[in-house]
Amino acid sequence: AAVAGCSDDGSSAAASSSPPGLVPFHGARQAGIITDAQDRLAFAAFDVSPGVDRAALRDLLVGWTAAAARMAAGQAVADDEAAPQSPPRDTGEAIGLTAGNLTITFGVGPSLFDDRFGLAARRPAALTEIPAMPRDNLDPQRSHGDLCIQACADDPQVAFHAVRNLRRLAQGTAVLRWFQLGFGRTSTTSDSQDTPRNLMGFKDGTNNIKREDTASLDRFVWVGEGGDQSWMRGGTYAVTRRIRMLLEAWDRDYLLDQENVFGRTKVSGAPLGAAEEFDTVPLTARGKDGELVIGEDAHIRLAAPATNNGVTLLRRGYSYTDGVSQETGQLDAGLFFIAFQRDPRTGFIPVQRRLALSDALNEYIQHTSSAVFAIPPGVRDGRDFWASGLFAT
Ligand SMILES: C=CC1=C(C)c2cc3[nH]c(cc4nc(cc5[nH]c(cc1n2)c(C)c5CCC(=O)O)C(CCC(=O)O)=C4C)c(C)c3C=C
Ligand SMILES: [Fe+2]
Repeated sequence: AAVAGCSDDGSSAAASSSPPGLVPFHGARQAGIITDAQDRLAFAAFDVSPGVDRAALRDLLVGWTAAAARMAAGQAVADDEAAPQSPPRDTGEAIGLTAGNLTITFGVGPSLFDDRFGLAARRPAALTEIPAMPRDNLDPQRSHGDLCIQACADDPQVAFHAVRNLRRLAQGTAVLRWFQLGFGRTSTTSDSQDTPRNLMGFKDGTNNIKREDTASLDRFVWVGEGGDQSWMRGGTYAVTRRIRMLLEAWDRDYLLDQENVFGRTKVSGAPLGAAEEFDTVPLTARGKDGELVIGEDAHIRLAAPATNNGVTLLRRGYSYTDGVSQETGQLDAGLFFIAFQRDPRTGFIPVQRRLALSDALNEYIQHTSSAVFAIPPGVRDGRDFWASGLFAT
């Protein structure tokens, strides 16, 4: 199999010299953050098992990193032909498939910094649990976690294979806490990508930060020199929210109201009061009746940087469906929201607090899970491993 090249940020297979379908694994930043959003997601949170010590945790991360580098390069976790009397070390379902732009992104949750591993002094101030928000209906078993793996690929089997094999390697060291599949990107992370639609039928990702906008990435996404923990410099923080859409109710709502909920036109994606998708959002425009064209409670008003002290987030979420809710008989489907930011205390938390209080979208959604993870900088080369800086003496 081909070997992935190196890039500074793992941003785009197309933008680097790596072969088509391969996103470089090694680099200054982890891939899967500003990488062109792939079509599929497999996201897993793990808890480290009772009794596991710091050395065993470190060994897990060394083994995980080596396996992830191989899978991102389109290789099996191990060559199994050498040991026919042992269980295969690669589960096999990706044999013959291309890497499909697979990226595997690793993070650590706040709970890793309790008294189990002697890491308390290394917890960044920015890595705090997301406080309870109005209207939250969170399932604790689908929330939080010591470690996370985000696998994104254009082939669902490739993304699933990556998480499954890392889980297998964690046997005896860490257990799966929750697992979420996503089937359609709901964001755009580069100017070269078309804006996709979410399950409510609206273009999603229009005003996202794009990888070409390096100034905004440095300002809002990457942890810089000012971070309190040197091991996190060049990293970022991920907030995940499983947001169920009440699609049966949404599908009964009339078009004009749907458009007022977001503040955008459904088909074109243009802001209300503007003509084209990427036109400036006219937040102060008023109609002939003197009313704001984009209402006080419209989602894009309440989420806009202009109404959030200039702050914004890099969104990289996916649509999900988990069948039918046994409680209501209605679709369990929505948005698995993922946002990267340099500090959730100034990023997700204040923005979500505003949305939770007065967003018109609230009538049609429910947040059912929440997690936050520190996403360390990239793995430099074959001798380095995920979060190595955390263990440096
Ligand atoms: C806390 C942050 C956000 C949550 C949670 C959130 C949920 C959510 N969003 C949509 C659909 C759309 N969001 C759009 C824009 C948008 N959303 C956020 C933040 C959160 N969204 C931001 C920062 C922005 C950009 C605002 C701006 O600068 O204009 C849009 C419009 C298109 C776009 O710009 O992407 C849509 C559509 C859903 C369905 C949802 C929860 C289910
Ligand atoms: Fe949004």
